[in-house]
Amino acid sequence: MLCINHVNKTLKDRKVLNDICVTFERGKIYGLRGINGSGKTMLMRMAAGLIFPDSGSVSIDGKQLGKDLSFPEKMGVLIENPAFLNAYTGRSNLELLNSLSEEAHPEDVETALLRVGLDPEDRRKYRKYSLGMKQRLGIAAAIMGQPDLLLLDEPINALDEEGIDLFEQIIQQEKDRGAMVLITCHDDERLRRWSDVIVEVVDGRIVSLKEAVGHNIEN
Ligand SMILES: Nc1ncnc2c1ncn2[C@@H]1O[C@H](COP(=O)(O)OP(=O)(O)OP(=O)(O)O)[C@@H](O)[C@H]1O
Repeated sequence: MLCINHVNKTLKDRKVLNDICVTFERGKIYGLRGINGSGKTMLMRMAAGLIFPDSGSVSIDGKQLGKDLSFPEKMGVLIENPAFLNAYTGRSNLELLNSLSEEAHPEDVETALLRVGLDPEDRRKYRKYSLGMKQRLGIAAAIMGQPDLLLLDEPINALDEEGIDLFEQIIQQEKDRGAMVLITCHDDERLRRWSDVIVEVVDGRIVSLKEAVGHNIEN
């Protein structure tokens, strides 16, 4: 369980997160809604331990980030442009990332690539990847190694319909496995369909948190 407790953050005199209090539970998909600049990415960055609160705290299963935990374990993250190495293939990029994990299994790389529809035998370097292929690789990196918490900021950007279908299957599988999935997406209809709970963000505040009505990916 990921708990954000009275978190405030000011950047360059602008309050980008304002008394955020929310708990994200495993086995649920949360959709973050809000206009451009409302603070969705900041909230994700805070949850991922990429920025730290001025006040308040973020904790995972009762352990406070920056105090009891230096970084979130078992968290998969896709926020903005993932840093992959241009001169490596998609597969070798994932192998490198996987080698940093203590619980890594070599087969996780191939499984993640296949789940997003990338060919594990593709010898093209990352710099030759199309935008959609780069996005697929970013999703593969996030889901590799069965994370408990999955943070996906604008995950379907640049994806074609087949990529979006695969993505929908992935988030449903991750949820069914018991992961918490937090997503932003500017396609409101899709976000509502995917989500169990819609979290509305306005000016750095959470203004509502509602069970999504009639959501169902199979429909
Ligand atoms: N590095 C930064 N320094 C200062 N302010 C920033 C920085 N990055 C973002 N902000 C500000 O923080 C606020 C929240 O931005 P954020 O990226 O979280 O919005 P968002 O809801 O994700 O928007 P979008 O829908 O466009 O992705 C905005 O006012 C933005 O200008």
